Amino acid sequence: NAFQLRCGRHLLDLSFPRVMGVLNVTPDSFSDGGQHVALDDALRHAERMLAEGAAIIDVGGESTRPGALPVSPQEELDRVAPVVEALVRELDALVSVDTSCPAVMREAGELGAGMINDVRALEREGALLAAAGSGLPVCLMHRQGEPQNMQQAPSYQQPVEEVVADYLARRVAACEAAGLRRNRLLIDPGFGFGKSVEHNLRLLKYMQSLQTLALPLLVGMSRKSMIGKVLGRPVEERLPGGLALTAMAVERGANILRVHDVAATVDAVNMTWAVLQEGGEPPLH
Ligand SMILES: Nc1nc2[nH]c(S[C@@H](C(=O)O)c3ccccc3)nc2c(=O)[nH]1
Repeated sequence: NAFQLRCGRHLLDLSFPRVMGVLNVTPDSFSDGGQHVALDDALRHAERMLAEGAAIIDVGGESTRPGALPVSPQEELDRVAPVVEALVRELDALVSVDTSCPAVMREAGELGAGMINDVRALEREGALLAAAGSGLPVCLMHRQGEPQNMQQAPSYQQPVEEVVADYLARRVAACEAAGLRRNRLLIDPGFGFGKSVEHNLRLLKYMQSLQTLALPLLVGMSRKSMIGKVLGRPVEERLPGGLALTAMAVERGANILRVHDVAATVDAVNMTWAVLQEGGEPPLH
């Protein structure tokens, strides 16, 4: 698929898989005096991920923790804005902002971010219009329930891949109706969000079914509990399992892999791509 995404001043060529590096901005580190140390650490971490081959830096993600209490828009802005500005100014990075908050989405474009990554698929009041107004591409992710309850008893009638595809198709239609064109949309099955381990495994096994939507596919399985529960590994020992999932996701059409371990993932993507292309120059370096 020859997807090309206009991400602010960056053009993202998706003719081969890209790696998105996860940069967690812990809330407390930017409000108290520790601002500069933590910001400097974040910059260095992002710089390393870019050097290792990440095409995108995803900022946020903390506010999506299951059981997480909602943060105020101002608090989320205070946490995210300094990092996005610094990443753009210092590293000219393609920054994806992980947010469900309309105010943050509006600001994201102004801060120089290149993409909005919404784990709530723009369902929040005002999010659709804010995202449309930002001019940025938006990743729509499937999630069942809210963080406070999504892992209690996830249940799906039809096979989960049909539920996910139907939901994402409806969200895409809602975006188009609001003037957010398809060429600015990405979809994501939302591994781990309101899904049992079996749901997650089945979703990856049949993930190629999402290609019927003909949209760039972003997947995030890095260090997630689906690896922990199958292999019995703690979060810091989930890289081998994650690389196996990366290879399978690339084989099933994933365009963007959202991961914590960029260098290792770049090798897994390049190796998988070499097989699928029957050789040729590895695309990522
Ligand atoms: N598009 C997209 N955005 C994402 N943000 C996240 S946060 C997640 C994590 O484990 O990173 C997480 C879950 C629970 C607590 C902390 C962090 N996961 C995805 C994903 O799978 N897709």
